[in-house]
Amino acid sequence: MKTVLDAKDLVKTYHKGKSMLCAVDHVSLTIHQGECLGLVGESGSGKSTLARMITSLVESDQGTILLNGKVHMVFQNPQDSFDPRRTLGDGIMEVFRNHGVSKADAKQQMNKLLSIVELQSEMTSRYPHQVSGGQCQRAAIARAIAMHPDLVICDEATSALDVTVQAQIIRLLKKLQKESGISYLFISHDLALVQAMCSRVAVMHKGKIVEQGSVSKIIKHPRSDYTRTLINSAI
Ligand SMILES: Nc1ncnc2c1ncn2[C@@H]1O[C@H](COP(=O)(O)OP(=O)(O)OP(=O)(O)O)[C@@H](O)[C@H]1O
Repeated sequence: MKTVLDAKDLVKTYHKGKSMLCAVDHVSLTIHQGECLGLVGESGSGKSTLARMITSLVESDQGTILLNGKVHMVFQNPQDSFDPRRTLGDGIMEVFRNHGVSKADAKQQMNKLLSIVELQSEMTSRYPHQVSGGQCQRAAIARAIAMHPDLVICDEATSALDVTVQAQIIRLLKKLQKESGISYLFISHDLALVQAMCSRVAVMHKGKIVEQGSVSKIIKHPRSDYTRTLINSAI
């Protein structure tokens, strides 16, 4: 099976005055094509820093990242994916235009994407603040998959949405995975969501991966105390 991400021994330390914080502490991760790997851990455990290292938004101090294909990110706040002064349509079209696609072709490809993410085409003339969170997240997903990435990192992508919209977005992500073989790194603090989305999970605590393996196995037989606490707090 093709590996889309092979990250080895990643380290990121933040310096604040004289103190140092190791946000990501010798982390290794592998994701295969078509796989959804869950990444769980409490707030501040280093999940977003790790995601940003993989997408080169944060520079690593140490380690190697091998990416087989393109990677895109979907953020917690869907509005963050778009410029507030431009329409959603312009935001999606920009991806194609940046890759040298003509305006007419970009429009045609955007319309295809809209039907994939089940978003009405009239939404493209609206600004991010003029649509609901769920509609904006669908547009953000359209933008993320526009250039056919092999890996999409969803960083708490459904956390800001209410539960019914959350379920719709999860269904959409699963549909995309099934139809186009996209792989996901699915970051969440919600174990039930991870269970619905992923077959494998990595548990992060204080910058370290404390265990990883099949979701059902880890939930049934957690090995670390921290994972046990996480499971108990989810019940
Ligand atoms: N740019 C930065 N400068 C200094 N410290 C940072 C920076 N970014 C993150 N940190 C710190 O690194 C640690 C890990 O943060 P990170 O955002 O990666 O955690 P997280 O698990 O994604 O948390 P959350 O679930 O709340 O988003 C935290 O203690 C955070 O305060």
